[in-house]
Amino acid sequence: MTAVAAPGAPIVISCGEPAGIGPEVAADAWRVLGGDMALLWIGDPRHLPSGTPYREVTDAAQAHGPCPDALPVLARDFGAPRVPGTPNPAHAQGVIDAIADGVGLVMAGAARAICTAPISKAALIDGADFAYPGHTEFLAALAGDVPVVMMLACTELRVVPATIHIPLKDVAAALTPAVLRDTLRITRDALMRDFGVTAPRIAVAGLNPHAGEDGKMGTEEREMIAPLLDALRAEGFDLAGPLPGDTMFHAAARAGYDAAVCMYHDQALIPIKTIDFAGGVNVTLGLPFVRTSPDHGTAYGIAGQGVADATSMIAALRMARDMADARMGAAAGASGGSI
Ligand SMILES: NC(=O)C1=CN([C@@H]2O[C@H](COP(=O)(O)OP(=O)(O)OC[C@H]3O[C@@H](n4cnc5c(N)ncnc54)[C@H](O)[C@@H]3O)[C@@H](O)[C@H]2O)C=CC1
Ligand SMILES: NCC(=O)COP(=O)(O)O
Repeated sequence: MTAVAAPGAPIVISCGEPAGIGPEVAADAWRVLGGDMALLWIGDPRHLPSGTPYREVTDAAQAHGPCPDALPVLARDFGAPRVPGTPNPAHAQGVIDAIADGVGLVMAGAARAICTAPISKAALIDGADFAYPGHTEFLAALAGDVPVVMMLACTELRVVPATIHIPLKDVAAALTPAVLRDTLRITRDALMRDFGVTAPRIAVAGLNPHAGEDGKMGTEEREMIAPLLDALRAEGFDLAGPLPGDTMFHAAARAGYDAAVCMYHDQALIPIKTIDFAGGVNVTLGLPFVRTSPDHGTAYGIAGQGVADATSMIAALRMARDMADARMGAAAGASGGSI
């Protein structure tokens, strides 16, 4: 059960991989948004870009309200400074703990949402035996093993991969009716609850070229995807598909749906990162709390150079705020106006 945070409570930002661009895009985003919304960064303050004005707090309550003069920081000691571009295995556990601590604050109602800066999956596995392929699965576990899905969203497109961080050779076996049903249900619920879409239209990709071309190029569409979509249509879902993955993302096609559910990671993420890499946001659907993230990764090659674009982090924080507002409004409505 997640408590509802007060309107002035902060959105928590977990530091992410210190050797990546996470600390600098968080600091840049605070410079843009810090006068409008309450933010609280969790991490080692030595990892922020030098010259970032910050204020250490010991409690999320001390970070209520906008703080344009200094970034509120829940300070952690990671034991060593950052070396941009070179992850330090000794930092891995601190990176994981920052995410878990942020989730703890959100679930306790001390923060409104969590926005996670990018992690390196490999660095966390190497440094701390991290048991999850990414935030998405870790957050699902922290929330009590709830079913979740990953969505990436920009102003022109929302995409949902039904399978995420698994080898391509394992995708077909992982795509079961239960997985696809959960993915479509969670996506539809979230479009209504978090994005204000009253009658969601969802486009569903096939797995194979040309969506199987009537079974000539693969049978998953005929044997599994199409029957499942028919069953869900009978339950009231507005679904198109299974559609050929190569022709469902051009502008006219995109106008026909509110989200595209895809069969694997790159089928979903290539179109959105091509259309709007700078402004895309990663959001986890199905959680009992709000989590967003920029759509990019650690970008080691440019870390520490002051050139990272914070647009996606800014969009992620704005989306977190809007989603938290929507949920608070819904909670207020359900309780007759008082929460
Ligand atoms: N939410 C998360 O925690 C995510 C983590 N990752 C992790 O990031 C690491 C690197 O992944 P890559 O595939 O290389 O993707 P990446 O997004 O880190 O970098 C891809 C390219 O885009 C550029 N780029 C990325 N963000 C940018 C920004 N804000 N401003 C300017 N240029 C930017 C990079 O310099 C690079 O050329 C991997 O370990 C991956 O697991 C990747 C995606 C999301
Ligand atoms: N490719 C998207 C990505 O790696 C983000 O994953 P997550 O850490 O948000 O689960």
